[in-house]
Amino acid sequence: MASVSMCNEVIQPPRMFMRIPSKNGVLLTMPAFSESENAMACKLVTAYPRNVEKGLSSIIATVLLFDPDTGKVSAIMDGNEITTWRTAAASVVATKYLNNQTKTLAILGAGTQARSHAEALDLFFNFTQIRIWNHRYERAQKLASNLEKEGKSVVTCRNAEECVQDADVIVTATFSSSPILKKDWIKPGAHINAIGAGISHHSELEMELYEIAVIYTDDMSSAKYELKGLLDAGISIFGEIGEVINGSKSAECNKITIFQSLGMAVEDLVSAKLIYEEYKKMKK
Ligand SMILES: NC(=O)C1=CN([C@@H]2O[C@H](COP(=O)(O)OP(=O)(O)OC[C@H]3O[C@@H](n4cnc5c(N)ncnc54)[C@H](O)[C@@H]3O)[C@@H](O)[C@H]2O)C=CC1
Ligand SMILES: O=C(O)C1=NCCCC1
Repeated sequence: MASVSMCNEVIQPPRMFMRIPSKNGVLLTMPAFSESENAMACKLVTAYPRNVEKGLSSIIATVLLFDPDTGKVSAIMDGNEITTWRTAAASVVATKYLNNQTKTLAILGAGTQARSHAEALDLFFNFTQIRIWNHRYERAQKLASNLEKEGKSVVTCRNAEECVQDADVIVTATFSSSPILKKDWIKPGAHINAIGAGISHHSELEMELYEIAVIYTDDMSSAKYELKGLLDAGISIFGEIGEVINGSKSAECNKITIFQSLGMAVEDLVSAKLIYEEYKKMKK
């Protein structure tokens, strides 16, 4: 890989994408090391959108946790739940910093990430209404009925425009390889968490939306590769969410903001370490 993201604290090289066109699948290798946590891990994750037809998850992940002092593997753990929740947690943080109105949440998609985003965002912001649209309407209905069982106020929408109209916070979490979210539908000041990685990480939103929004991401060094299509089209990324948190970049809350989530290995690393520590406590 051409560059390594390395501050004092974390080593996180750009992840490796191996695309397998004949299988419509991809394998990602995601290593990270943290000095302060004294922790090292590598997540291996596949994305096979057609797995749903076989009753399997489309995202399947395994995390290897290492003893950083010896390089010996200390644990091999399922990475699906880690991926599911750490991605939603990152969106909660982005939403906390980039949005000041949290009445209506609109979710495009009804799979694993749609569910974890509905749960995690609602836990933190307690939305008045959650709206769900999915290209297969019955899946939106299924997710809505599961969320309603938890006492949430959920509405399903027949089209994406109706779903996002006047929404304060929008999540896109699909495998769509063409835009499902358009500039003209979004109200001023809305915040969008763009999660899906169909053909590319930026395929769910139309280019005109990127042109007018203020764009944040999780890791600029990965963005150089993974958002190349956007950068080549002359779109600039304003900064990392971490820079908003540490005060070196402003939160442009009055404009339309996009958190372009890529997913970071360090998120998997700290999650895996926490789980391993809890496991060791239980074993005592
Ligand atoms: N940014 C990040 O860190 C992460 C991103 N992802 C991405 O998030 C997206 C969703 O992942 P999961 O919820 O785990 O998958 P899932 O398979 O559980 O859900 C996918 C959703 O997309 C819908 N969908 C599939 N094809 C579509 C199409 N052509 N047009 C519109 N909708 C379509 C499905 O009906 C379903 O609602 C994927 O693109 C995945 O790669 C997943 C994990 C982490
Ligand atoms: O960060 C991750 O984990 C993923 N990102 C892109 C799609 C597959 C999983």
